[in-house]
Amino acid sequence: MTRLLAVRNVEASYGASQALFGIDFDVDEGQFVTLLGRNGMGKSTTVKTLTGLLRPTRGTIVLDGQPVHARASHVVARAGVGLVPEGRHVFPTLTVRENLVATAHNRQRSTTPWTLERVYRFFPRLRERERNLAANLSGGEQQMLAIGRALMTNPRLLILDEATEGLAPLIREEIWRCLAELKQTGLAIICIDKHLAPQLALADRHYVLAKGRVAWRGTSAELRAQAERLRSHLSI
Ligand SMILES: Nc1ncnc2c1ncn2[C@@H]1O[C@H](COP(=O)(O)OP(=O)(O)OP(=O)(O)O)[C@@H](O)[C@H]1O
Repeated sequence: MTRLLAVRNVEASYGASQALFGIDFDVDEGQFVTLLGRNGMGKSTTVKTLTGLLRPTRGTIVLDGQPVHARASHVVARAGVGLVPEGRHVFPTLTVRENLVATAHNRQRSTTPWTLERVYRFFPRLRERERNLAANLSGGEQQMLAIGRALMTNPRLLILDEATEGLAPLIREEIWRCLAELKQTGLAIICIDKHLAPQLALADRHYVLAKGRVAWRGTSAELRAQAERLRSHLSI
């Protein structure tokens, strides 16, 4: 397997308050990786460092051989990191189409790039709602739009922070189905989500964060086998 992302000894702080204390993990091409752990353990902070929103005070983040830890977020996005942020953050006063077109990028990177048409084929609901303002979409539709918008950047690595939060069970299932399909396309994915079962079905590798460090790493089979020991970390 080819290494896509290598995170080494990453430390990060908010002012004087340190949140990450030496995070280490890898994502290979096409891998589905989860960051697990209770609230406040450093998952969102890790995402911020991966996307250039927070500069690590120590350590390195290398994407496809390119150091990105000292880069601004737009440069990291151009290098191939797509983010579906916690809370969706679609542009509320733009239409669905305008939201998608606004982030279109890096089409030359792939022979089958993500285009408006491909996103609409992937999420037919977005085609139906093309001319609606994003603010008027349901939660599930906004989540599809947030994913579609990230796909329009033609990422090599897609990061989803709490993508199923606040959605009805049926809509959540639909999002998991979409993620399974995206995995099938060979896209590398980092997923942060409170629902463990669907992630056990999808993930190649899990990293459990505790107090700003990776406390445990392993496959779904290993996690299932050690669920009792990991219970306190996973709130299961
Ligand atoms: N903007 C901020 N300013 C100061 N401290 C912060 C800030 N954001 C997070 N922290 C602190 O950093 C630590 C890690 O938080 P982080 O949000 O990364 O955890 P998390 O695992 O993503 O949890 P959650 O699921 O609650 O978002 C916590 O101690 C938290 O209080």
